Amino acid sequence: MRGLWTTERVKAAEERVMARVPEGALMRRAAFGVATVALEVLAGRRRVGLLVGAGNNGGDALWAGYFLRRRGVAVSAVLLNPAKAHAAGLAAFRRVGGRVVERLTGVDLVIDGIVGLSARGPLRPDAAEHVAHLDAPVLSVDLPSGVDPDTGAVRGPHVRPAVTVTFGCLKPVHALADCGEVRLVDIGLTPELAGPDLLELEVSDVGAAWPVPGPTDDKYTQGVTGIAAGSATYPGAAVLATGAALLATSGMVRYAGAAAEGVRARWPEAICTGTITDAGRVQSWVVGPGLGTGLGAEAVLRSVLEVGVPVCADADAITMLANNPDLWDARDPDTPLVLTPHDREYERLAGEVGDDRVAAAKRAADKFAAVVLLKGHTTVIASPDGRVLVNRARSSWAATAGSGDVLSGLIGALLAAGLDPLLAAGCAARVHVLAAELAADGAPIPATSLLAAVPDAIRAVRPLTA
Ligand SMILES: NC(=O)C1=CN([C@@H]2O[C@H](COP(=O)(O)OP(=O)(O)OC[C@H]3O[C@@H](n4cnc5c(N)ncnc54)[C@H](OP(=O)(O)O)[C@@H]3O)[C@@H](O)[C@H]2O)[C@@H](O)CC1
Ligand SMILES: Nc1ncnc2c1ncn2[C@@H]1O[C@H](COP(=O)(O)OP(=O)(O)O)[C@@H](O)[C@H]1O
Ligand SMILES: [K+]
Repeated sequence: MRGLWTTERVKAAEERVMARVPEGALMRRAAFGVATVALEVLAGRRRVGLLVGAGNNGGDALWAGYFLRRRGVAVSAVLLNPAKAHAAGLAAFRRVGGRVVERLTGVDLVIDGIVGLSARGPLRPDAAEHVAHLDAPVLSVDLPSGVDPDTGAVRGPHVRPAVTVTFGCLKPVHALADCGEVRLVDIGLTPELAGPDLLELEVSDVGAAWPVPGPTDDKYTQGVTGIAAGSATYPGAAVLATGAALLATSGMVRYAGAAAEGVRARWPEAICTGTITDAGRVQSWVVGPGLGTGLGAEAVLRSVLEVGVPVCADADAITMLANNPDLWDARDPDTPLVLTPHDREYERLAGEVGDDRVAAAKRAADKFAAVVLLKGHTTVIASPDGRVLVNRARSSWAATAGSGDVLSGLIGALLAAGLDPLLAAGCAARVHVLAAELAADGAPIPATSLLAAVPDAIRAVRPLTA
């Protein structure tokens, strides 16, 4: 798992490290790391431009310029606020022949030292003007200027780097926004950092957690997933969610609802019944996709919540919980619940998402004592115990009708297998993203193709030896 620390925590840790190292040492270490990566990106080319802002981020850029000059690179710098440019960095840069210019032209690489951890809001007009006219790849120092360091929010002009070089530890922006390739330089911060604020699952974490049958397993021991989804008019959601649960684990899947005919026709291995009461025992329920929001659907949701097994409530189930808060009473709050809203569903449940998606997911997790998976290009998953996972897609091919139904089926199967609900949601989200990428391979796909790529996505995350 990769940890990410908020700016407040990073700044506090930096202060403690700074108190015991010579003045400027931390910045020079950071800047040396920037220069090393810049030389790699330059691959023999020799002209670098710096965009230098008013703080230490600009100081890093100037010191990186100093190290690059000493390696024979031609370096010019635009000072966005000359009076506030980092004095020691600027003096060192000038000492080795660095040039201060009005505009960057004819460079092979731009180093973005406009603003770092103290950034607020998008780029200001003067900085935005310089950035708009760049025609070389950009290396951002610490983070892309104009992007919020803690929320990843982009609300106007910002830098789009090919690579970001950050220091000490990763910050939320590195998982929540496009930073290009992210490189981490050790500046001795780790001993000063306690547990991270956010976590990102790595492929190996997902592979290690994904349930696979052992020699003593049978169809029941791996968990039976119940699917309460779809309707006679909308059988598709039921077919997709059931399929996802079937492909996620080797456990059994029971479908209960009005789309039984359609589900049976597509998935003969699913045990299909017309109603929840006839469904038999399950270890988890997925409820909501394509279910509708009428009285019948409410009764289904209430029954599912009353069973006392982990539930993944998606789509129409979320709308019903928002419209009729009495439904919450059906649930024993100790029984795990995973809610999977997209932004509009979230709004119905808990108000506006806003710029800070992590805070929004945490708010709802607290309010409902549930794991809340807030969907989107960046999916944020918050647990009521305070843990937060983030999962950023590398493409947007999953933004297609029905792909959420696949996600809820995956989560349901992992819940039935007994995974910790946060991990179940995180692993499912990761495999979902991967399945979308594998299926799309550069062209649009329907959700059925995403579903069909689930086995390949699971193969891709599992350890080769297992
Ligand atoms: N601490 C350490 O030990 C180490 C820190 N390190 C480095 O320091 C960086 C943090 O430096 P920092 O705190 O000096 O502030 P920084 O991000 O450069 O901002 C400066 C000023 O920019 C302005 N500004 C704000 N928003 C803006 C916007 N949207 N668009 C344009 N301008 C904007 C605002 O000034 P204003 O113009 O409002 O006076 C703000 O005060 C950190 O990211 C890392 O690179 C490394 O060397 C490792 C050791
Ligand atoms: N821009 C995007 N990039 C990547 N994934 C996305 C994007 N937008 C949505 N998704 C993902 O696609 C799925 C859409 O789910 P949802 O909105 O419930 O659709 P549906 O109800 O049609 O199934 C979610 O897993 C979500 O995270
Ligand atoms: K920057």
